[in-house]
Amino acid sequence: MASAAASTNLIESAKRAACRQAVANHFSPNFTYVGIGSGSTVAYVVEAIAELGPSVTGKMKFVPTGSGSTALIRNAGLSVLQVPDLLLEVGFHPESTDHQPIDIYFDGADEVDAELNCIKGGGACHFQEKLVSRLSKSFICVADSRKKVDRLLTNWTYVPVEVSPMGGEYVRRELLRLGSTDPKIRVSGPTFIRTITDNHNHIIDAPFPTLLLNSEADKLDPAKGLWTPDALLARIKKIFGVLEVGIFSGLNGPQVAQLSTDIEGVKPVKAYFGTPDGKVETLG
Ligand SMILES: O=C[C@H](O)[C@H](O)[C@H](O)COP(=O)(O)O
Repeated sequence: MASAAASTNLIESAKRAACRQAVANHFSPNFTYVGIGSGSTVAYVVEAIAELGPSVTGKMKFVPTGSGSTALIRNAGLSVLQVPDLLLEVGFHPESTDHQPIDIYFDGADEVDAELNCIKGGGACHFQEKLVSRLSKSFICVADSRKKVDRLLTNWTYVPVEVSPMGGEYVRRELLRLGSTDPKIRVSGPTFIRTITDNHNHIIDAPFPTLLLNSEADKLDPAKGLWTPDALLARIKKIFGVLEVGIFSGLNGPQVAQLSTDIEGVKPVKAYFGTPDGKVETLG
């Protein structure tokens, strides 16, 4: 049996392999703005991009999805541009024709289903991640193969929900009424203090049964706990006090570009999964 350290090494190598392939296939020296997500996996995307050197990356700007992501970009010697500054720089206004100024967005996920819908927010960053995803021409997901499932909430058991601290208990009660079993306000650190997000909010981790695929909407039956990703996302978003839900479903990059109206959820166009035997599987 492999030791714990050996299996951690295998997982880290799997993540690195997925990221290297994703960068090799999708990164272009012609990019101006690149979105960088949060978490442990996307660090290997930044590593691979930084290795290309300043002659390639020097004129590019990297748009982060939170404080961790900002530090990751800076520490790699790359240039950070926060979303509000990006929108000022590109002159983003109601008449703009380019709704997606970010050329590409790389990020990890907690789970990815067969239709590329994702659970995100295990690191409490899903609000800014969804913002950057909406502003990106395409979202490329990178992960190790443990994250690849047929349906969401198979191995990962809960939906991260970002809430106003004042409204936390209210939202928790509403989630219980929707059928979530024991939604909990997330705590962290040795003293179990409530996790504070980069947006100064709290996170509720709301367990739900395994979700259907969106293509199985004919089986939707919330009273029996049968939700599609789109339906559960839309329903949780309706609860007063919720900022954002860690379900990335619905439309993806090229489809969003055709819309100028507000849309729900932005899922990846492609996912790369590193396996422990050194291979990389793709979806999309
Ligand atoms: O809030 C965190 C993000 O959604 C992460 O992208 C997600 O949790 C995956 O993180 P990791 O790559 O560390 O598994």
